[in-house]
Order: sequence, then C-alpha cells, then structure tokens
Amino acid sequence: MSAPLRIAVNGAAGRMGRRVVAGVMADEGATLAAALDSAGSPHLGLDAGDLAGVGTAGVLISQSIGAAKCDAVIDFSTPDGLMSVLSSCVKRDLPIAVATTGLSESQIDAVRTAAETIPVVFAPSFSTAVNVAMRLTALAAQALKETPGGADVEIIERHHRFKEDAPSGTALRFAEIVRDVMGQEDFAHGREGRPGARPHSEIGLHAVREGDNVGEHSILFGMLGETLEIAVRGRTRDSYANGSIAAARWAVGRPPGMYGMDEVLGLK
Ligand SMILES: NC(=O)C1=CN([C@@H]2O[C@H](COP(=O)(O)OP(=O)(O)OC[C@H]3O[C@@H](n4cnc5c(N)ncnc54)[C@H](OP(=O)(O)O)[C@@H]3O)[C@@H](O)[C@H]2O)C=CC1
Ligand SMILES: O=C(O)C1=N[C@H](C(=O)O)C[C@H](O)C1
Repeated sequence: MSAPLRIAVNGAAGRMGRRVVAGVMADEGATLAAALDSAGSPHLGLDAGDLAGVGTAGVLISQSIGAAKCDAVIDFSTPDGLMSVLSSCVKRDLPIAVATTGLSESQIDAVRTAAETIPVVFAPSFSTAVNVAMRLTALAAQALKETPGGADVEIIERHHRFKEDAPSGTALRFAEIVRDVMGQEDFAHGREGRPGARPHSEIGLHAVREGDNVGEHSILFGMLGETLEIAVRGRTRDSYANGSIAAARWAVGRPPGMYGMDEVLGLK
C-alpha cells in the first residue's frame, strides 16, 4: 500500500476549507499535512479537525505552509490568499488544486505562469455534476447554433448570501463554453430599465443570492416555441470538497501544466 497523500488546505477555516479538512480526514489514502488561513484569522492556533467538527486532526490552523511535509495543496480561500499560497507552491514544487473564484485577469495570468513550473488543476467547480453539465452545455450549444429563429442563452446562478463574487466562476465558465461554440459577443449582467428587444449576440448572466444555497446553475437555451434547460444543483459542499481531493491526488506526479476537472474526471 502506498503512503497516504499529504495534503495542505489553504482557507482551512472557511466554509469550504472545513469540508476539505473533513474529507481528507475521512480519506484512508490521505492525511492532513497543514491547514492554512489568513494572518488575521481568529481561528489561528485551533485544531483544524476540531474546527471542522470531525475530531482532532493534530494539525493547527497556521498562517503559512512553512516546512510542512506535503505532497499537494488545495486552495479554497480568496484571490489574495491564492496568490500567496501559489508562490509557496512554486518555491516548493508542489501541485495545487485551485478552487478560488473571482480572480482578476492579472491573477489568472499568475496562475498560468505558475502552471509553467508546477501542475495546477484550475476549476471554478470541482463538482462532478457541474463538470458533466459543462459537457452537455457544449453539446447543446453546438446543436442549437444554427437553429431556425436562434437560441437565446441565459445563465442563472443561485448561491448563499455570504458569497462575495458575482457572477459565480462556474456561471462565467458556462458562458465562455457557450460563447466559444456559438460566438456571442457580449455578456449582459442582469437587465433593468428599457434595454429593448434582446439581441442574439448576448449571453445573459443572473446572480441570485439567497440563504445558505450551496450552488445552483441553470443554462437556458430559449427558442421560439420551446426552451432547453440544463440545470445542476448542489446539495452539500462535499461534492466540491471531494472533487478537489480527487484533483489533488490526480495532480501529484504530473508534468507542470494547467489542467481542468474534465481531465481529472476523464471527460476530455
Ligand atoms: N471551485 C469550487 O468547486 C468551489 C469554489 N469555491 C470558491 O472558494 C472560495 C472560498 O469559498 P468559501 O469557503 O465559501 O469562503 P469562506 O469565506 O468561508 O472561506 C475563505 C477562507 O479563506 C481565508 N482567507 C482569507 N485570506 C486568506 C489568506 N491570505 N490566506 C489564506 N486564507 C485566507 C478566510 O479567512 P478570513 O475569514 O479570516 O478572511 C476564510 O477562512 C470562494 O472563492 C468560492 O467561490 C467555493 C465552493 C466550490
Ligand atoms: O462560493 C461558492 O459557494 C461557490 N463558488 C464557486 C463558483 O463561484 O462557481 C463554485 C460553487 O458554485 C460554489
């Protein structure tokens, strides 16, 4: 039997980080190597497993990865948190699964640069269902590209009230997938006033924030007479957490590069 995979979690005190800590502790083939959070976190010094509600891990929440013995990093933090752990990964030659969304163009460039020297799995959603829905969306876009009368694409995402970025990284990825096939020029973020008749040349994006919703996405292809809707609904955060652990495991030993969840899941 091979040695357990030593995983460091960045953003370990957050909503997702706690579920990743729980997932690693429940995984017989993995062990928690480090649990990192922000310099100002009130959780620094607490046991990561106790904080996640799954029993003592023997790993305290700390500010940096330091010299912790580690095989891979999983990041569910903030754009700044990602930038900081990314440079540690490059220095230490560690693969990373990047989950954080809401990155600026320059931060995405920094991820691409890191991927020149380490394996990076970069996915706005580590959920299996979402990644399968992405393939279905590409198929639908191709099939409806030339449909008589045209197809209007609208993307609706629903998330919890605490989410800081909008639209979700996943909704943006769905929009890019459609645009790359159908060629729309604009993304319309919500509508108000009197925007006039809807042109086919835009994709509508709508961000709903409500309660504790862990994430839902609907992609509508509206035609004259019928609508195709592809919908995917998360029920717990564990779908994302478990996907990120699978991605970290998959990344270990790969050559440097920018990989996606479709490669991890064998969808590509
Ligand atoms: N790709 C995917 O499958 C998914 C991606 N996400 C994304 O993951 C990210 C985190 O989501 P969520 O867990 O809900 O958010 P939370 O706000 O609950 O957690 C983020 C954590 O990161 C910490 N943090 C802030 N700054 C740093 C830093 N410099 N270094 C290390 N840690 C830091 C925060 O600490 P503090 O509170 O002290 O600031 C907090 O504990 C979001 O971008 C979200 O969109 C979420 C779910 C699925
Ligand atoms: O913040 C969240 O919760 C989520 N964020 C990701 C995104 O922005 O796409 C993925 C998931 O939908 C949950």
